[in-house]
Amino acid sequence: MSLLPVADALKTIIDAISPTKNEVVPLSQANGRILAHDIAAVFDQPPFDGSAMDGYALNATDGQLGAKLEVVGISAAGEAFDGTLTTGQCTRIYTGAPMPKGANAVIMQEKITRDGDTITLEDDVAAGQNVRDKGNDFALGDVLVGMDTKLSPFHLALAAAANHPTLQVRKAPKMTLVATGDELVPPGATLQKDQIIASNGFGLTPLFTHFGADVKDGGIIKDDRETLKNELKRLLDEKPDILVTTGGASVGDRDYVKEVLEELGVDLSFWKIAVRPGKPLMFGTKGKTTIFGLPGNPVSALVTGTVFVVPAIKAKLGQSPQHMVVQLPLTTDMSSNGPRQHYRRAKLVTKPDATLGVDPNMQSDSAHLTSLSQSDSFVVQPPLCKGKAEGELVDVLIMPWAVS
Ligand SMILES: Nc1nc2c(c(=O)[nH]1)N[C@H]1C(S)=C(S)[C@@H](COP(=O)(O)OP(=O)(O)OC[C@H]3O[C@@H](n4cnc5c(N)ncnc54)[C@H](O)[C@@H]3O)O[C@H]1N2
Ligand code: MOO
Repeated sequence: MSLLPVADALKTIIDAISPTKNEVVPLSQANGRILAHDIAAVFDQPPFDGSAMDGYALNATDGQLGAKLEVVGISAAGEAFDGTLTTGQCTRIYTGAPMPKGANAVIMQEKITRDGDTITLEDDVAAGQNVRDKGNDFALGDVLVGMDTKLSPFHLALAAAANHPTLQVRKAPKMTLVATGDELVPPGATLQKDQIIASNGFGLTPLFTHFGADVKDGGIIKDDRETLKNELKRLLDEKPDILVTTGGASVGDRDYVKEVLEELGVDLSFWKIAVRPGKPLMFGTKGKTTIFGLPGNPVSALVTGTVFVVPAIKAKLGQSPQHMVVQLPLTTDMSSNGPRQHYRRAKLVTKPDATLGVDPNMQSDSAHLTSLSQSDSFVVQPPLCKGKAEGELVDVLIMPWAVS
């Protein structure tokens, strides 16, 4: 049976996804969320022409080096000067304070000398100098942050300045993650002969959470057909947006996940992808729930989680499902590839000339977690690609933590 190409599998997944609904959250909970509407300015910022410096407000027609001006008042933030300046007059003014009427420039206090209520300018002053015009930052009606933006601390500071105490964001997709396998025990257990620590969830949960999912731990299910069926039925009945299983995906006599999902009414779209690692990935739907059966091998689970499940989460959030892929030069030779698209563990490298390169790890055992832990990216090597030499450009899928 020929294996499904990665691009076809991704298209099938994305076509099956519909975005989550919206919810309103306070700004304090909006970081990293996906904005579900445009944020518009409901007033001008600053709301008045104001000073950008501590100094003296004057009219630039009086602003010649050596000119002497009379200080007739003070304009402070929150306490504007009410009068109107006439020729030869100025006011004391502080940063952020409104410009007095009749003034159109501010000279910094370091550039005058003061004697009683008289200042002497030690520099020429041009109209507009050190003045922030009304609406200079944003003006009524401006779109400040566009719908579908992933909100950063910088966006939130702007939303707060624009007096939006709450925002509508996409609801986090509800996910359930469950491990299958008789040999699995949680970390901290005293390991018996033949037991393995269930480690996959400890990588997958923060991976999915990072991309905006709300992940529930569905525990570990034994490789017993009836138990598996009962437990998966119970979890499907909770109608999560996405259900992810790991393990039991292959062709062994105890790999029941596929047939049990089908018995439970899951419409399986595919099983077995031309991807390395991760070949026995399965994908299907039941009602509003999207189901991924990931292979149990730890690197296979984390690679398929990255390559196939993360785009589904992004699509649920109304985001482009694309991975962050850039072209970078290899810092070492890379061997040829077989018929499956290979996501080679790799590490970004800053070269001596301060440009970036990528160092592929030649370890391809899908149970070898140490090599994965030393990686922050994957070289995406297409099927049947010949080997590549140091310096040649390759596609690199960058994990978010590689750049922070
Ligand atoms: N005859 C064939 N055998 C296999 C094939 C094949 O095509 N023909 N495919 C291989 C490939 S490729 C993969 S990948 C694996 C996937 O197998 P399963 O999904 O059935 O995984 P398991 O057998 O359940 O487990 C494999 C391995 O991973 C460990 N594991 C499982 N769950 C976890 C977990 N939550 N945390 C940590 N480790 C876990 C498990 O103990 C096994 O060691 O099949 C090949 N076989
Ligand atoms: O696809 Mo498996 O993950 O190659 O070992």
